[in-house]
Amino acid sequence: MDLFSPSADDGERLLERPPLHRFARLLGSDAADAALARLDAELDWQRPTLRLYGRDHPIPRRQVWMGDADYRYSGQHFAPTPWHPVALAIRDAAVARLARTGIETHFNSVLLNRYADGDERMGWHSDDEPELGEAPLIAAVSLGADRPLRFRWKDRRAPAFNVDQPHDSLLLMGPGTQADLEHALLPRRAHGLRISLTFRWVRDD
Ligand SMILES: O=C(O)CCC(=O)C(=O)O
Ligand SMILES: [Fe+2]
Repeated sequence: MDLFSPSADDGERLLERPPLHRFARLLGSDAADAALARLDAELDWQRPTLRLYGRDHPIPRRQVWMGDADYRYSGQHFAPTPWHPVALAIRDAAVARLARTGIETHFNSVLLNRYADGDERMGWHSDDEPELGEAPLIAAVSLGADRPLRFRWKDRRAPAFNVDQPHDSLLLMGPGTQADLEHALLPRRAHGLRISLTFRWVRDD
């Protein structure tokens, strides 16, 4: 069976190849509001510093690494925070929603990003670290302010484009997305709190 064959709950196919799909109403609006409030209040949000060209730069957002697998960041090893029940419930909802579309997924880790306002952001990157494997599949769940994720092709074969990420939506970045494209969360004027959860499978060997 084609991994991405359409079905009744196929979400919105934004791109065929590599596959980019968006699903609305993952949790339902009350549950999504409650999840945003709890993650905001209950996690130990960190602002790590990155060393670039000999200078220290605090990242322009806060984040938490969570899950079962150690991860590397800026050349260092970190142990993740154990699963928070809300993050686990969101993971299970995402896996179930994708399964209904015929997409089997497994996630042992999540990077949670917290953007306090429109100034907070994430620069251009691909999630292509070797421990994510050859063709990683990443599920990104958005809570709070709707901020677009901007994509650009590495070989500039086509123009860059935005993907809106409404409250309580799920964006599936399928195999090839990290190889062919970069993405960024650019600064925006006048925007409230947003938390994203990017679920991954991290090899831990
Ligand atoms: O917050 C977002 O929508 C982007 C997050 C992201 O790109 C990441 O966690 O790697
Ligand atoms: Fe990313």
